[in-house]
Amino acid sequence: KGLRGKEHQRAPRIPSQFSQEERVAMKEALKGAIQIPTVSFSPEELNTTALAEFGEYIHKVFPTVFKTSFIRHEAVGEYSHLFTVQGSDPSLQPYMLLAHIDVVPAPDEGWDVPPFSGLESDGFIYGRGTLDNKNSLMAILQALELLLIRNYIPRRSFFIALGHDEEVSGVNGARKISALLQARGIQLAFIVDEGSFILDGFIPNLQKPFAMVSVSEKGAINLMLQVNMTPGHSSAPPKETSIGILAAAVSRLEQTPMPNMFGGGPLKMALQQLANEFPFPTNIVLSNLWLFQPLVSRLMERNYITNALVRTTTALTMFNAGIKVNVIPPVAQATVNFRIHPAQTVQEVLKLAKDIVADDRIQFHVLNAFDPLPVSPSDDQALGYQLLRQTIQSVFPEVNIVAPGTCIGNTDSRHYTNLTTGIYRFNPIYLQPQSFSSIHGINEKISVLAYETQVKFIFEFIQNADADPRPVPHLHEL
Ligand SMILES: CCCCCCCC/C=C\CCCCCCCC(=O)N[C@@H](CCCCN)C(=O)O
Ligand SMILES: [Zn+2]
Ligand SMILES: [Zn+2]
Repeated sequence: KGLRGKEHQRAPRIPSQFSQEERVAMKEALKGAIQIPTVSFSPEELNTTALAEFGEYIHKVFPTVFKTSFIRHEAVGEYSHLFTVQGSDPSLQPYMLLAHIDVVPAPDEGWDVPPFSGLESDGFIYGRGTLDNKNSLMAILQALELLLIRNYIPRRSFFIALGHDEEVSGVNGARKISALLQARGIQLAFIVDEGSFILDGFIPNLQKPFAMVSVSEKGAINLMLQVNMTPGHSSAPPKETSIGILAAAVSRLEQTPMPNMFGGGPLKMALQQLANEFPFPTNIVLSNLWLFQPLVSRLMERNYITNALVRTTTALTMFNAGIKVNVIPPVAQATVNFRIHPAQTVQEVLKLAKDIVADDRIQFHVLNAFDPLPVSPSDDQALGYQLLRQTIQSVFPEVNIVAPGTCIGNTDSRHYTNLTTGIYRFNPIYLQPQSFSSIHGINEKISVLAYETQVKFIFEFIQNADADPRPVPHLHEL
C-alpha cells in the first residue's frame, strides 16, 4: 500500500549501483569529514576554525554539487549551509533533507582509536560524528553528487540544510535557515532529519529489527534549582545548609518519576503494528492493548530506553556549590534536564516538579524550555512517511515493519515547524543498544557497508520523491 509504483515515474530510473572506485571515494570522504573536529562545547563555544574548514572540505569533495547550474548554495549564520536544488517541475511541492555539521566533544579516554582519526578497522570507520551526524550529511551530498554525475535532473525541488550548532540549540543555524525560507514564502511537503533508526534488539523477545520513523519529538526543560542561605564558619554549621537542602530536593525529583503516559503519543500505534512479530503470548497481549495496557506500560518502564518512551524523564545533569573547604556556602545550584513526553506540556511538568520538591526555600529558574513537537501524519496520504516506507522496503527488503515513533532526543527539525506539518526523523542504519550508547559516548563507529547503504538509500529516496506522488486509493481486492 502507499504510493504508486515506479511505472509512474517520468525520468528513467538510475540504478543505485556504485563502482569500486566510487565506493572507495565515498568512504574516504566520510573519514576526511570525521577528521575535522567541528565540536560544539556550548552555544558560545564552537570550533569555528573547524566549521570554516568543513565548508571548504565539502566544496572539495563534492565539486559537482557546487558547480551545477540548478543548485544554489548559500552559507547561513556563517557556518551553516543551505542548498536549493531547483527541480524541473515547479508544480511539485519541495521537500528538505537535514543533517548537522557539529558534534559533541570527545575526550580521548576510553576510545580504541582517537575520536577524530576517522580510522578504519575491521570494516568500521571510527570517530565522533560517524552516527551523529556526519554520516547523514556526507551521505546526502554524496548521493546527490553521484546522481548529478549520472546526469540526473530532479523533477521535484528540494533543499538540503546543514546546521552548524545543532548540538547546542540550532539557533544560529537551523533557526536562521528556517527564517530565511519563511521569508521566501517556502512551504515544504515534508522534512527528513536524523533521530531514529532501524532498531535491532531494543525490545525483548522481538527477534527481528524494525524501522522506527519518528513522527514526533519530546519537549525539554532545563530547570535550574537554587538555594541561598547565610554563609558562615564550618566549625559551627547550621542544621541545614544550601547543599543539603538542594541535594534533598533533587533527590526527591530523581526518586519520584513523572507519571507514566503510555497510551498518548505514537508508541501505542507502533506496538500494535509490531504485535504479530512477537511470539505467543506477547502477540496476543500487544493486539489487545485495550485490556493489557497497564501491564505493557509497566513492562516498558523496566528498561531505561523504553522507559524514556513512556514518560517525561528527569535527569540531574549539573550541581554546583561551595567555595572553600571550611566555608558554609551561600549558594547551591543544580540543573535538571527534563525530556517531555508528547502527552504533556512544559507548564504541566513544571507544576509537577514544584509539587515534588515542595520546599519554599528552593528557587526555580527555567533556563530554556519547549513543548513536545506536533505529531506528523503517517497515514497513506502522508507523502514523506510513504516515501520513507517505500525506500526502506526497497533498500532493506528484510525489514518487515515500518512504524511511527517518538524521538527521545531533540533535533534541528524542531526549528522548521513553520514550514511543514510533515517532519520525519529517520536514519537508514541498523542500531543496536550498544551502538546507541556510543552516540555522545565512546567508540562511535559506522560500518563501511552501512555507510554505503545510507548513500544508496538517499540516492533512491531522491528518485522516489520524483515519481508520481499521487497516493494509491484503498482498493478492496475481491
Ligand atoms: C518501542 C520502541 C523502542 C524504541 C527504542 C528507542 C531507541 C532510541 C533510538 C534512537 C534515538 C536516538 C536519538 C538521536 C537524536 C539525538 C540528537 C541529539 O543528541 N540532540 C541533542 C540536542 C541538544 C540541543 C540543545 N539543547 C539532545 O537531544 O540533547
Ligand atoms: Zn545529531
Ligand atoms: Zn547529538
